Amino acid sequence: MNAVHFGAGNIGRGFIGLLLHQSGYKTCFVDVNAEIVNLLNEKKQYTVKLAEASGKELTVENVYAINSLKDPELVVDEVANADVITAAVGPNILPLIAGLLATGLKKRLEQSKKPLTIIACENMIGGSAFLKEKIYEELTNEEKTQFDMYYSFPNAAVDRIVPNQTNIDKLAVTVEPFYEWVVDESEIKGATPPIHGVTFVQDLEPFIERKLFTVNTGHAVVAYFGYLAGIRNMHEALENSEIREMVEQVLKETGRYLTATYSFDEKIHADYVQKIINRFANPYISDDTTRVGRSPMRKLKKNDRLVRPATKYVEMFSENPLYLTRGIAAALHYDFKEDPEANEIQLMIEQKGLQFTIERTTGIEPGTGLFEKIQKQYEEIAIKKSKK
Ligand SMILES: NC(=O)c1ccc[n+]([C@@H]2O[C@H](COP(=O)([O-])OP(=O)(O)OC[C@H]3O[C@@H](n4cnc5c(N)ncnc54)[C@H](O)[C@@H]3O)[C@@H](O)[C@H]2O)c1
Ligand SMILES: O=P(O)(O)OC[C@@H](O)[C@@H](O)[C@H](O)[C@H](O)CO
Repeated sequence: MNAVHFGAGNIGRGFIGLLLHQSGYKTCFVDVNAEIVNLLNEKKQYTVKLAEASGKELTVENVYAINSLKDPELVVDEVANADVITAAVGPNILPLIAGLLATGLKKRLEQSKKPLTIIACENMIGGSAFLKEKIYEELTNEEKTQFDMYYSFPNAAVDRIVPNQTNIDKLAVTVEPFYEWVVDESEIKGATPPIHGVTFVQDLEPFIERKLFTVNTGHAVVAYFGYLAGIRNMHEALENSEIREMVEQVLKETGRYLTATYSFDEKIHADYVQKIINRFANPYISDDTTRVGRSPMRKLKKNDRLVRPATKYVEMFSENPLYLTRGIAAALHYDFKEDPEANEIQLMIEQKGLQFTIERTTGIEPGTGLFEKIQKQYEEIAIKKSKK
Protein backbone atom coordinates (compact mmCIF):
# COMPACT_ATOMS: atom_id res chain seq x y z
CA MET A 1 0.00 0.00 0.00
CA ASN A 2 1.26 3.47 -0.89
CA ALA A 3 0.67 6.54 1.25
CA VAL A 4 1.52 10.11 0.28
CA HIS A 5 1.90 12.49 3.19
CA PHE A 6 2.31 16.26 2.71
CA GLY A 7 4.44 17.86 5.45
CA ALA A 8 7.39 15.90 6.90
CA GLY A 9 7.45 18.11 9.99
CA ASN A 10 6.83 17.39 13.66
CA ILE A 11 3.41 15.79 13.43
CA GLY A 12 4.04 14.40 9.94
CA ARG A 13 7.06 12.33 10.95
CA GLY A 14 6.28 11.96 14.66
CA PHE A 15 2.67 10.84 14.38
CA ILE A 16 1.10 10.31 10.95
CA GLY A 17 4.22 8.77 9.36
CA LEU A 18 4.63 6.43 12.33
CA LEU A 19 1.05 5.15 12.19
CA LEU A 20 1.18 4.76 8.39
CA HIS A 21 4.34 2.68 8.77
CA GLN A 22 2.82 0.57 11.56
CA SER A 23 -0.15 -0.05 9.25
CA GLY A 24 2.07 -1.42 6.48
CA TYR A 25 2.20 1.58 4.13
CA LYS A 26 5.20 2.68 2.12
CA THR A 27 5.15 6.42 2.69
CA CYS A 28 6.20 9.17 0.34
CA PHE A 29 6.67 12.44 2.25
CA VAL A 30 6.20 15.63 0.25
CA ASP A 31 7.87 18.72 1.69
CA VAL A 32 9.65 21.94 0.71
CA ASN A 33 12.42 21.52 3.28
CA ALA A 34 15.34 20.31 1.14
CA GLU A 35 17.41 19.14 4.11
CA ILE A 36 14.68 16.88 5.50
CA VAL A 37 13.79 15.56 2.04
CA ASN A 38 17.43 14.71 1.28
CA LEU A 39 17.94 13.04 4.65
CA LEU A 40 14.80 10.92 4.27
CA ASN A 41 16.00 9.75 0.85
CA GLU A 42 19.46 9.05 2.16
CA LYS A 43 18.49 7.17 5.36
CA LYS A 44 15.10 5.75 4.24
CA GLN A 45 14.14 5.51 7.91
CA TYR A 46 13.96 7.58 11.08
CA THR A 47 13.41 7.22 14.81
CA VAL A 48 10.46 8.29 16.94
CA LYS A 49 11.35 8.56 20.63
CA LEU A 50 8.65 8.52 23.30
CA ALA A 51 8.94 11.32 25.86
CA GLU A 52 8.54 9.19 28.98
CA ALA A 53 10.77 7.47 31.54
CA SER A 54 11.35 4.44 29.27
CA GLY A 55 12.68 6.64 26.43
CA LYS A 56 11.40 3.89 24.08
CA GLU A 57 12.44 4.33 20.44
CA LEU A 58 10.46 3.19 17.41
CA THR A 59 11.87 2.96 13.90
CA VAL A 60 9.88 4.15 10.91
CA GLU A 61 11.03 2.43 7.71
CA ASN A 62 9.87 2.27 4.12
CA VAL A 63 9.90 6.02 3.67
CA TYR A 64 11.20 8.38 1.00
CA ALA A 65 10.52 11.97 0.09
CA ILE A 66 9.99 14.48 -2.71
CA ASN A 67 10.77 18.17 -2.70
CA SER A 68 7.62 19.62 -4.24
CA LEU A 69 9.40 22.86 -5.19
CA LYS A 70 12.02 20.96 -7.18
CA ASP A 71 10.11 17.96 -8.53
CA PRO A 72 6.39 18.75 -8.68
CA GLU A 73 5.83 16.25 -11.52
CA LEU A 74 7.05 13.42 -9.25
CA VAL A 75 4.49 14.45 -6.64
CA VAL A 76 1.75 14.28 -9.30
CA ASP A 77 2.78 10.71 -10.14
CA GLU A 78 2.84 9.66 -6.47
CA VAL A 79 -0.61 11.16 -5.87
CA ALA A 80 -1.91 9.35 -8.95
CA ASN A 81 -0.72 6.02 -7.51
CA ALA A 82 -1.57 6.52 -3.84
CA ASP A 83 -3.84 4.34 -1.70
CA VAL A 84 -4.28 7.06 0.91
CA ILE A 85 -3.26 10.73 1.13
CA THR A 86 -2.70 12.69 4.32
CA ALA A 87 -1.43 16.18 5.09
CA ALA A 88 -0.10 18.02 8.15
CA VAL A 89 1.31 21.26 6.78
CA GLY A 90 -0.65 23.85 8.79
CA PRO A 91 -4.00 25.43 7.83
CA ASN A 92 -2.35 28.37 6.04
CA ILE A 93 -0.39 26.02 3.76
CA LEU A 94 -3.33 23.84 2.65
CA PRO A 95 -4.21 26.22 -0.23
CA LEU A 96 -0.61 25.95 -1.44
CA ILE A 97 -0.70 22.15 -1.83
CA ALA A 98 -4.16 22.13 -3.47
CA GLY A 99 -2.87 22.73 -7.02
CA LEU A 100 -0.50 19.77 -7.06
CA LEU A 101 -3.10 17.55 -5.43
CA ALA A 102 -5.69 18.57 -8.04
CA THR A 103 -3.30 17.71 -10.89
CA GLY A 104 -2.34 14.37 -9.31
CA LEU A 105 -5.94 13.43 -8.58
CA LYS A 106 -6.96 14.24 -12.18
CA LYS A 107 -4.16 12.04 -13.47
CA ARG A 108 -5.29 9.26 -11.14
CA LEU A 109 -8.78 9.33 -12.66
CA GLU A 110 -7.29 8.94 -16.15
CA GLN A 111 -5.53 5.78 -14.95
CA SER A 112 -8.14 4.17 -12.70
CA LYS A 113 -11.51 4.75 -11.12
CA LYS A 114 -10.61 3.62 -7.61
CA PRO A 115 -11.93 5.54 -4.57
CA LEU A 116 -9.34 7.43 -2.54
CA THR A 117 -9.38 9.10 0.87
CA ILE A 118 -7.58 12.38 1.50
CA ILE A 119 -7.24 13.50 5.15
CA ALA A 120 -5.95 16.86 6.37
CA CYS A 121 -4.57 16.44 9.89
CA GLU A 122 -4.56 20.05 11.03
CA ASN A 123 -5.75 21.78 14.19
CA MET A 124 -8.85 23.28 12.69
CA ILE A 125 -12.52 22.58 12.28
CA GLY A 126 -13.19 21.20 8.78
CA GLY A 127 -9.56 20.85 7.65
CA SER A 128 -10.19 18.24 4.93
CA ALA A 129 -13.33 20.07 3.75
CA PHE A 130 -11.23 23.24 3.42
CA LEU A 131 -8.57 21.36 1.43
CA LYS A 132 -11.31 19.95 -0.81
CA GLU A 133 -12.68 23.47 -1.38
CA LYS A 134 -9.23 24.67 -2.44
CA ILE A 135 -8.71 21.64 -4.74
CA TYR A 136 -12.15 22.15 -6.31
CA GLU A 137 -11.21 25.75 -7.19
CA GLU A 138 -8.83 24.13 -9.71
CA LEU A 139 -11.51 21.98 -11.40
CA THR A 140 -14.13 22.29 -14.14
CA ASN A 141 -17.72 21.34 -13.26
CA GLU A 142 -17.29 18.03 -15.08
CA GLU A 143 -14.14 17.24 -13.09
CA LYS A 144 -15.91 18.14 -9.85
CA THR A 145 -18.63 15.57 -10.65
CA GLN A 146 -15.94 12.93 -11.28
CA PHE A 147 -14.09 13.82 -8.07
CA ASP A 148 -17.37 13.63 -6.13
CA MET A 149 -17.79 10.03 -7.28
CA TYR A 150 -14.37 8.76 -6.24
CA TYR A 151 -12.64 11.05 -3.75
CA SER A 152 -13.44 11.53 -0.06
CA PHE A 153 -12.18 14.29 2.19
CA PRO A 154 -13.18 13.22 5.71
CA ASN A 155 -12.42 15.74 8.44
CA ALA A 156 -10.21 14.65 11.30
CA ALA A 157 -9.01 15.53 14.80
CA VAL A 158 -5.38 14.77 15.60
CA ASP A 159 -3.87 14.91 19.04
CA ARG A 160 -0.25 14.29 20.00
CA ILE A 161 2.11 16.93 21.40
CA VAL A 162 5.18 17.07 19.19
CA PRO A 163 7.47 19.97 20.12
CA ASN A 164 10.06 21.57 17.89
CA GLN A 165 12.95 19.14 17.62
CA THR A 166 16.46 19.73 18.90
CA ASN A 167 17.91 16.25 18.29
CA ILE A 168 21.36 15.98 16.72
CA ASP A 169 19.85 13.44 14.34
CA LYS A 170 17.72 15.83 12.24
CA LEU A 171 15.19 13.15 11.30
CA ALA A 172 14.57 11.85 14.82
CA VAL A 173 11.39 13.08 16.50
CA THR A 174 10.57 13.07 20.20
CA VAL A 175 6.83 12.80 20.85
CA GLU A 176 4.59 12.44 23.87
CA PRO A 177 3.34 8.84 24.33
CA PHE A 178 -0.35 9.82 24.11
CA TYR A 179 -2.07 10.03 20.74
CA GLU A 180 -5.54 10.24 19.26
CA TRP A 181 -6.50 10.44 15.58
CA VAL A 182 -10.24 10.55 14.93
CA VAL A 183 -11.64 10.51 11.38
CA ASP A 184 -15.17 11.12 10.14
CA GLU A 185 -16.03 7.79 8.50
CA SER A 186 -19.43 8.99 7.31
CA GLU A 187 -17.64 10.97 4.58
CA ILE A 188 -15.64 8.03 3.21
CA LYS A 189 -16.52 6.55 -0.19
CA GLY A 190 -15.38 2.98 -0.76
CA ALA A 191 -13.38 1.06 1.80
CA THR A 192 -12.15 2.76 4.96
CA PRO A 193 -8.36 3.05 4.72
CA PRO A 194 -6.73 0.56 7.09
CA ILE A 195 -4.71 2.81 9.40
CA HIS A 196 -3.71 1.36 12.74
CA GLY A 197 -4.58 3.61 15.67
CA VAL A 198 -7.26 5.70 13.93
CA THR A 199 -10.70 5.90 15.52
CA PHE A 200 -13.36 6.16 12.82
CA VAL A 201 -16.57 7.86 13.93
CA GLN A 202 -19.88 8.75 12.29
CA ASP A 203 -20.00 12.26 13.80
CA LEU A 204 -16.71 14.09 14.24
CA GLU A 205 -18.04 17.35 15.67
CA PRO A 206 -17.96 16.40 19.38
CA PHE A 207 -14.43 15.02 18.96
CA ILE A 208 -12.93 17.96 17.11
CA GLU A 209 -14.57 20.54 19.38
CA ARG A 210 -13.57 18.64 22.52
CA LYS A 211 -9.97 18.39 21.30
CA LEU A 212 -9.61 21.92 19.95
CA PHE A 213 -11.41 23.64 22.83
CA THR A 214 -9.64 21.66 25.54
CA VAL A 215 -6.14 20.71 24.37
CA ASN A 216 -5.59 23.70 22.09
CA THR A 217 -7.50 26.34 24.05
CA GLY A 218 -5.67 25.34 27.23
CA HIS A 219 -2.35 25.10 25.44
CA ALA A 220 -2.74 28.55 23.85
CA VAL A 221 -3.66 30.18 27.16
CA VAL A 222 -0.62 28.67 28.92
CA ALA A 223 1.58 29.79 26.01
CA TYR A 224 0.32 33.40 25.89
CA PHE A 225 0.37 33.92 29.67
CA GLY A 226 3.69 32.10 29.92
CA TYR A 227 5.13 34.38 27.25
CA LEU A 228 3.77 37.47 29.04
CA ALA A 229 5.50 36.26 32.21
CA GLY A 230 8.78 35.88 30.32
CA ILE A 231 8.64 32.07 30.43
CA ARG A 232 9.77 30.20 27.32
CA ASN A 233 9.08 26.62 28.38
CA MET A 234 5.60 25.13 28.62
CA HIS A 235 6.12 23.00 31.70
CA GLU A 236 7.78 25.90 33.51
CA ALA A 237 4.73 28.01 32.64
CA LEU A 238 2.54 25.33 34.24
CA GLU A 239 4.58 25.62 37.45
CA ASN A 240 3.44 29.24 37.78
CA SER A 241 0.39 29.11 40.08
CA GLU A 242 -1.42 32.02 38.36
CA ILE A 243 -1.05 30.41 34.95
CA ARG A 244 -2.12 27.05 36.30
CA GLU A 245 -5.21 28.66 37.81
CA MET A 246 -5.85 30.49 34.54
CA VAL A 247 -5.80 27.28 32.47
CA GLU A 248 -7.98 25.42 34.99
CA GLN A 249 -10.55 28.22 34.84
CA VAL A 250 -10.50 28.61 31.07
CA LEU A 251 -11.07 24.87 30.68
CA LYS A 252 -13.98 25.09 33.12
CA GLU A 253 -15.54 27.60 30.74
CA THR A 254 -14.95 25.52 27.60
CA GLY A 255 -15.98 22.41 29.58
CA ARG A 256 -19.27 24.07 30.55
CA TYR A 257 -19.98 24.77 26.86
CA LEU A 258 -18.84 21.30 25.68
CA THR A 259 -20.69 19.26 28.28
CA ALA A 260 -23.90 21.24 27.71
CA THR A 261 -23.62 20.93 23.92
CA TYR A 262 -22.60 17.30 23.58
CA SER A 263 -24.05 15.87 26.82
CA PHE A 264 -20.59 14.72 27.95
CA ASP A 265 -20.51 13.25 31.43
CA GLU A 266 -19.14 16.03 33.68
CA LYS A 267 -16.90 13.75 35.72
CA ILE A 268 -15.43 12.09 32.61
CA HIS A 269 -14.83 15.50 31.05
CA ALA A 270 -13.16 16.81 34.23
CA ASP A 271 -10.83 13.78 34.16
CA TYR A 272 -10.07 14.44 30.47
CA VAL A 273 -9.14 18.04 31.35
CA GLN A 274 -6.79 16.99 34.16
CA LYS A 275 -5.14 14.41 31.92
CA ILE A 276 -4.52 17.14 29.35
CA ILE A 277 -3.06 19.59 31.86
CA ASN A 278 -0.72 16.80 33.00
CA ARG A 279 0.28 16.24 29.37
CA PHE A 280 1.21 19.94 29.06
CA ALA A 281 3.41 19.53 32.12
CA ASN A 282 5.21 16.39 30.85
CA PRO A 283 8.78 16.89 32.16
CA TYR A 284 10.20 14.66 29.40
CA ILE A 285 9.11 17.17 26.75
CA SER A 286 10.68 20.54 26.23
CA ASP A 287 8.08 22.58 24.36
CA ASP A 288 8.34 26.32 23.68
CA THR A 289 5.63 28.81 24.54
CA THR A 290 6.47 30.40 21.18
CA ARG A 291 5.72 27.17 19.27
CA VAL A 292 2.43 26.70 21.06
CA GLY A 293 1.51 30.38 20.67
CA ARG A 294 2.62 30.52 17.00
CA SER A 295 0.38 32.23 14.42
CA PRO A 296 -1.87 34.25 16.75
CA MET A 297 -3.90 35.62 13.80
CA ARG A 298 -4.94 32.06 12.97
CA LYS A 299 -5.60 31.22 16.60
CA LEU A 300 -7.81 34.32 17.00
CA LYS A 301 -10.04 33.47 14.02
CA LYS A 302 -13.72 33.18 14.76
CA ASN A 303 -13.87 29.37 14.42
CA ASP A 304 -10.64 28.68 16.26
CA ARG A 305 -9.78 27.68 19.84
CA LEU A 306 -10.31 31.00 21.65
CA VAL A 307 -13.08 32.93 19.93
CA ARG A 308 -15.44 30.11 19.01
CA PRO A 309 -15.82 28.73 22.55
CA ALA A 310 -16.18 32.31 23.82
CA THR A 311 -18.97 33.22 21.36
CA LYS A 312 -20.68 29.86 21.91
CA TYR A 313 -20.50 30.43 25.68
CA VAL A 314 -22.29 33.78 25.30
CA GLU A 315 -24.94 32.26 22.99
CA MET A 316 -25.56 29.37 25.34
CA PHE A 317 -25.40 30.98 28.79
CA SER A 318 -26.12 34.67 28.01
CA GLU A 319 -23.04 35.72 29.96
CA ASN A 320 -19.51 36.66 28.98
CA PRO A 321 -16.73 34.22 29.87
CA LEU A 322 -14.13 35.84 32.10
CA TYR A 323 -11.13 33.60 31.38
CA LEU A 324 -11.58 33.01 27.65
CA THR A 325 -11.70 36.77 27.15
CA ARG A 326 -8.49 37.08 29.16
CA GLY A 327 -6.92 34.46 26.91
CA ILE A 328 -8.00 36.40 23.82
CA ALA A 329 -6.56 39.60 25.32
CA ALA A 330 -3.27 37.81 26.07
CA ALA A 331 -3.10 36.57 22.46
CA LEU A 332 -3.52 40.19 21.29
CA HIS A 333 -0.53 41.12 23.47
CA TYR A 334 1.66 38.37 21.99
CA ASP A 335 4.58 40.26 20.44
CA PHE A 336 7.20 37.60 19.69
CA LYS A 337 9.33 39.28 17.02
CA GLU A 338 10.09 36.08 15.09
CA ASP A 339 6.40 35.39 14.52
CA PRO A 340 5.10 37.23 11.43
CA GLU A 341 1.47 37.04 12.59
CA ALA A 342 2.37 38.46 16.02
CA ASN A 343 4.15 41.35 14.28
CA GLU A 344 1.12 41.93 12.06
CA ILE A 345 -1.18 42.17 15.08
CA GLN A 346 1.16 44.54 16.95
CA LEU A 347 1.47 46.76 13.88
CA MET A 348 -2.29 46.79 13.43
CA ILE A 349 -2.82 47.82 17.05
CA GLU A 350 -0.22 50.56 16.67
CA GLN A 351 -1.53 51.91 13.37
CA LYS A 352 -5.28 51.23 13.49
CA GLY A 353 -5.97 50.94 17.19
CA LEU A 354 -7.14 48.18 19.51
CA GLN A 355 -10.84 48.25 18.57
CA PHE A 356 -10.11 47.87 14.87
CA THR A 357 -7.70 45.01 15.63
CA ILE A 358 -10.13 43.11 17.85
CA GLU A 359 -12.83 43.37 15.20
CA ARG A 360 -10.52 42.46 12.31
CA THR A 361 -8.79 39.51 13.99
CA THR A 362 -11.67 37.94 15.94
CA GLY A 363 -14.73 38.95 13.92
CA ILE A 364 -16.48 39.85 17.21
CA GLU A 365 -18.86 42.76 16.79
CA PRO A 366 -17.96 46.04 18.49
CA GLY A 367 -20.51 47.16 21.06
CA THR A 368 -21.19 43.62 22.30
CA GLY A 369 -20.41 42.67 25.89
CA LEU A 370 -17.83 40.16 24.67
CA PHE A 371 -15.99 42.78 22.64
CA GLU A 372 -15.94 45.22 25.57
CA LYS A 373 -14.73 42.55 27.96
CA ILE A 374 -11.81 41.67 25.66
CA GLN A 375 -10.92 45.35 25.36
CA LYS A 376 -11.02 45.79 29.14
CA GLN A 377 -8.91 42.68 29.73
CA TYR A 378 -6.39 43.87 27.13
CA GLU A 379 -6.07 47.20 28.93
CA GLU A 380 -5.67 45.51 32.32
CA ILE A 381 -2.84 43.37 30.96
CA ALA A 382 -1.24 46.50 29.45
CA ILE A 383 -1.28 48.19 32.89
CA LYS A 384 0.32 45.12 34.48
CA LYS A 385 2.99 45.07 31.76
CA SER A 386 3.77 48.76 32.25
CA LYS A 387 4.36 48.19 35.99
CA LYS A 388 7.00 45.51 35.34
N1 LIG B 1 3.09 19.55 16.61
C1 LIG B 1 1.99 19.21 17.22
O1 LIG B 1 1.99 18.99 18.45
C2 LIG B 1 0.71 19.05 16.47
C3 LIG B 1 -0.28 18.20 16.99
C4 LIG B 1 -1.50 18.05 16.34
C5 LIG B 1 -1.70 18.72 15.15
N2 LIG B 1 -0.73 19.53 14.65
C6 LIG B 1 -1.02 20.21 13.39
O2 LIG B 1 -0.23 19.63 12.36
C7 LIG B 1 0.09 20.63 11.41
C8 LIG B 1 1.61 20.68 11.24
O3 LIG B 1 2.18 21.04 12.47
P1 LIG B 1 3.67 20.69 12.84
O4 LIG B 1 3.82 20.97 14.28
O5 LIG B 1 4.01 19.35 12.33
O6 LIG B 1 4.44 21.82 12.01
P2 LIG B 1 5.86 21.72 11.30
O7 LIG B 1 6.21 23.10 10.94
O8 LIG B 1 6.78 20.91 12.12
O9 LIG B 1 5.55 20.88 9.98
C9 LIG B 1 4.98 21.41 8.82
C10 LIG B 1 5.75 20.86 7.64
O10 LIG B 1 5.10 21.29 6.44
C11 LIG B 1 6.13 21.60 5.52
N3 LIG B 1 5.60 22.45 4.44
C12 LIG B 1 5.50 23.81 4.42
N4 LIG B 1 5.03 24.20 3.22
C13 LIG B 1 4.81 23.07 2.49
C14 LIG B 1 4.34 22.83 1.18
N5 LIG B 1 3.97 23.82 0.38
N6 LIG B 1 4.27 21.54 0.76
C15 LIG B 1 4.65 20.52 1.56
N7 LIG B 1 5.10 20.69 2.83
C16 LIG B 1 5.18 21.96 3.28
C17 LIG B 1 7.21 22.27 6.35
O11 LIG B 1 8.45 22.32 5.69
C18 LIG B 1 7.21 21.36 7.57
O12 LIG B 1 8.09 20.28 7.41
C19 LIG B 1 -0.52 21.94 11.92
O13 LIG B 1 -1.79 22.12 11.37
C20 LIG B 1 -0.64 21.67 13.40
O14 LIG B 1 -1.66 22.43 14.00
C21 LIG B 1 0.47 19.71 15.27
O1 LIG C 1 -0.35 23.53 16.03
P1 LIG C 1 -1.05 24.79 16.44
O2 LIG C 1 -0.25 26.02 16.15
O3 LIG C 1 -2.45 24.86 15.93
O4 LIG C 1 -1.21 24.71 18.02
C1 LIG C 1 -0.06 24.59 18.83
C2 LIG C 1 -0.22 23.44 19.80
O5 LIG C 1 -1.28 23.71 20.67
C3 LIG C 1 -0.50 22.12 19.07
O6 LIG C 1 0.44 21.87 18.06
C4 LIG C 1 -0.56 20.95 20.05
O7 LIG C 1 0.74 20.58 20.44
C5 LIG C 1 -1.28 19.77 19.43
O8 LIG C 1 -2.49 20.16 18.90
C6 LIG C 1 -1.47 18.64 20.41
O9 LIG C 1 -2.30 17.69 19.84
